[in-house]
Amino acid sequence: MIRLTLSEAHSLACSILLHNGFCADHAKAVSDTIVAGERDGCASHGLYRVLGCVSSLKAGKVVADARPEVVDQAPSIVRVDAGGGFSQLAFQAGLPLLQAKTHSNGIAALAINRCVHFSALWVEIEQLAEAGLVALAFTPSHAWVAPAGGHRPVFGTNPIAFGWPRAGQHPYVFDFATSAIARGDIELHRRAGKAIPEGWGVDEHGQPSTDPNVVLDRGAMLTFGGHKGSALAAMVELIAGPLIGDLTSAESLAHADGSKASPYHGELLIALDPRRFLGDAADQHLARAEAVFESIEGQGARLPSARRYAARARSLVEGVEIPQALYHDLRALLA
Ligand SMILES: NC(=O)C1=CN([C@@H]2O[C@H](COP(=O)(O)OP(=O)(O)OC[C@H]3O[C@@H](n4cnc5c(N)ncnc54)[C@H](OP(=O)(O)O)[C@@H]3O)[C@@H](O)[C@H]2O)C=CC1
Ligand SMILES: O=C(O)C1=NCCCC1
Repeated sequence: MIRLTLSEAHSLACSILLHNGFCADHAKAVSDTIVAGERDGCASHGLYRVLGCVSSLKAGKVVADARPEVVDQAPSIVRVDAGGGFSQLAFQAGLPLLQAKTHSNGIAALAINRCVHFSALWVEIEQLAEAGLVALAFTPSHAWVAPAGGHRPVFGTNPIAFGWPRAGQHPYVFDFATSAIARGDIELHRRAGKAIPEGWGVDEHGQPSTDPNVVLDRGAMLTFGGHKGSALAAMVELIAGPLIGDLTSAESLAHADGSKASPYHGELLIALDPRRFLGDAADQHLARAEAVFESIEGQGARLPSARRYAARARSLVEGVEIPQALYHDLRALLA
């Protein structure tokens, strides 16, 4: 393993993106989320993703200097046209108006369109929850996941993230793929030459497979929780696809046209302001919510994101470790 400080990790990511043709704003915004992923122990959305950014660019499937355009779509809706660039700058561009509309109306949505998307959603949800808002985010990906009862890919890995603000501590955040596991994790198993657990995927005949090559290249991934995860995956396709006038996971995969490019589609975020729901009673009710978290932790269970926040605290002191092979592949992109 190779150990890097967070600042070394950021310079490595940023210099690769710049060297390969991304403009400075995208290189920085993308490196911020990639290094946040590595820092928080989310290797599937950490430095490994730099490889996909560069291959998406080489395939002509991402605009390296896209300028997001913010549209004031409706009293409670902000739309950002990412112009074929990565989603991070588009989110940053839409965030102030989303927050302002949420404060005015109590609830508002941000629809990001025409973005290339590869990042973990907690990065965005945490910012909204840190600002005192309850937040949800959804995005499709490429059609890699079979519906419950079938074996042909229809859905993306379609993550759902939720954030809840907490006074004086990190927000409560969960963020999971509606597939049994993120595709990035299966890709990391393949890179490490490791089998995957049963339940993550099937072969082309619908038979269980623990071979990442079979699941990734010929078979299908599975949803989590059978028909329940399948229905949630369909919901994400609908509300972060046709509802916002953007591509489904099947359409995104067709757009990639056989390349290994990251998915191209939209993202939907919804924010709610407890102060508009509750007025002066907001603090009292948010304090009551703490009993829910206490009763989870009080019996030895952990909150989602607790592992991530602990990894963050460690990485800030110790830096991060990445596999030697990944470091080698990243350095090769500087040649
Ligand atoms: N942009 C895109 O198109 C896509 C992005 N992704 C991203 O991939 C990432 C990983 O997804 P996935 O593989 O499903 O994630 P995981 O299954 O690793 O984790 C999902 C969530 O469950 C929490 N969790 C895990 N174990 C426990 C436990 N024992 N008790 C309580 N909570 C727990 C995690 O918290 P903790 O982190 O603290 O362990 C996390 O919030 C996500 O960040 C997602 O946004 C996924 C699909 C597509
Ligand atoms: O890990 C995943 O699943 C994905 N991550 C980024 C975009 C494609 C799907």
